[in-house]
Amino acid sequence: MKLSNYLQLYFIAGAENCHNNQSIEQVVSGALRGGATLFQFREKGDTALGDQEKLQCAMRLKVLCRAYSVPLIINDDAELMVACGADGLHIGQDDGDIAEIRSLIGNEKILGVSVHSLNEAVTAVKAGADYLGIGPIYPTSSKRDAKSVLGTGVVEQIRKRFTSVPIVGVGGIRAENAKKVIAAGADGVGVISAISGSCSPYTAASNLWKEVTDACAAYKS
Ligand SMILES: Cc1ncc(COP(=O)(O)OP(=O)(O)O)c(N)n1
Ligand SMILES: Cc1ncsc1CCOP(=O)(O)O
Ligand SMILES: [Mg+2]
Repeated sequence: MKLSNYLQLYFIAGAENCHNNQSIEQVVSGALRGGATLFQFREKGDTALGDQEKLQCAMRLKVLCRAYSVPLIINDDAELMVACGADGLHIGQDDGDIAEIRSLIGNEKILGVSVHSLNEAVTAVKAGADYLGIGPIYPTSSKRDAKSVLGTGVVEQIRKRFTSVPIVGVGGIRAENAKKVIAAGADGVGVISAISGSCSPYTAASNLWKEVTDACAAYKS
């Protein structure tokens, strides 16, 4: 499958995003069953696991993802990505030099880069990004240091400049607004709380999956 297809329903989570007495494994398992096409392990915040526990957790999540043929992406931590044998890494503008990180991880691994403007997108693509994460598109409470809300205009701008670079919109996306993000030119949506905050991650992911696949059928050739 093409990377742009894997971006359709991109679930992002760590232990801090799990509620209702559900473990990260239960939440991810529900999301995968409901149709998540890519998973990013983003272990952050005051309750973040230590290095050893984080590695063990990543290995368990990798087994889950493999069972659904869904690639596993690790947020920020190239060492963890290598140690757990994940499929790729996601980095932001403050996570290091993109070209250096690309050469460190090699061309076999997927490299995603967060961007907030056309300029950042041009730099990221030149430096070797495989896909771009654009956001926050809408207000979010899942990222404390999120930049200001972009709306879908930046997605349109970047899509116009790069007709085939895989793009995912992220931040405040739910079943109700996912279609607009795809209509603007994204290949998919990245979500945390719309799935992890639900008492049924399975149902939440299924609803999102339906919206996203309908939108892809309507807006993408
Ligand atoms: C798919 C996707 N897009 C954007 C981000 C945000 O990355 P970053 O700006 O590095 O912030 P943190 O997630 O590290 O807090 C992402 N993780 N995934
Ligand atoms: C990781 C990330 N990057 C930009 S906004 C965001 C958080 C998205 O979380 P939610 O889907 O709960 O708004
Ligand atoms: Mg980061």
